Amino acid sequence: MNQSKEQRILNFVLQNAVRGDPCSVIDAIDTYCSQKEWAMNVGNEKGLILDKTVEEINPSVALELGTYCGYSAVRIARLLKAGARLLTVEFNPEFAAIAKQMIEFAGVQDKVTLIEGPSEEIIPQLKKKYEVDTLDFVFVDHWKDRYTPDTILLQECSLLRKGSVLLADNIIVPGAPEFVNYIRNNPRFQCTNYPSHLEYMKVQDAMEKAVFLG
Ligand SMILES: Nc1ncnc2c1ncn2CCOCCNC(=O)c1cc(-c2ccc(F)cc2)cc(O)c1O
Ligand SMILES: [Mg+2]
Repeated sequence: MNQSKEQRILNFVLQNAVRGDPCSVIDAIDTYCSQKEWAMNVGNEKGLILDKTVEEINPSVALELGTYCGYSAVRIARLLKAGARLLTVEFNPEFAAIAKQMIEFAGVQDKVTLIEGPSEEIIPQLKKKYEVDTLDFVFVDHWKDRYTPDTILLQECSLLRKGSVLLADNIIVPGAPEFVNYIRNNPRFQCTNYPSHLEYMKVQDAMEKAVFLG
């Protein structure tokens, strides 16, 4: 049975990155996906916006929606302080299996909890099953039509507190127009747009930061 693209990405990392070195894993994925096969990792240009946001917040508890191969989970986890943790949610079992191996190879598995399932099912479990009080940071990078309902669900589940920060990928491509309309017209959020480019392409994209005002 021939390999998936995600398996080829993982194999390239296993052969070209350094076990326990998250930066070498990030670089290897970016090298493969810019030179061999495009893939929907946040990439290095938008990844730097993600890095700056994470460093600014220095979250104790972070959530990622849409793990894919684990590129942004490794990116986020490498910046977390001792004792801080990232919960990352992936719907697709094949992607989750790749991401698990990627996270372990990078050596950040002690900071990352990979949860397999649809976000709408997992979010309501975070308090009781995953011992979350509130979330300091949420990276939103899953199905674009889930951005709005899941942002509403996070509020309904009392998972956001004054100052919680959401960072959403793909505001232009594939686009999340309903989310942009919702979040920018919602007085409970303070929004900032970060123009950038689609990963590994010269196509315009952007990220949106939304601070929950409580
Ligand atoms: N409800 C859920 N709960 C948990 N996990 C979930 C879930 N729903 C889905 N998942 C799994 C994650 O889904 C992947 C979502 N991401 C994208 O679709 C994406 C696509 C492009 C792209 C594609 C083609 C182009 F031509 C141009 C751009 C770029 C990106 O940066 C992307 O992020
Ligand atoms: Mg994305």
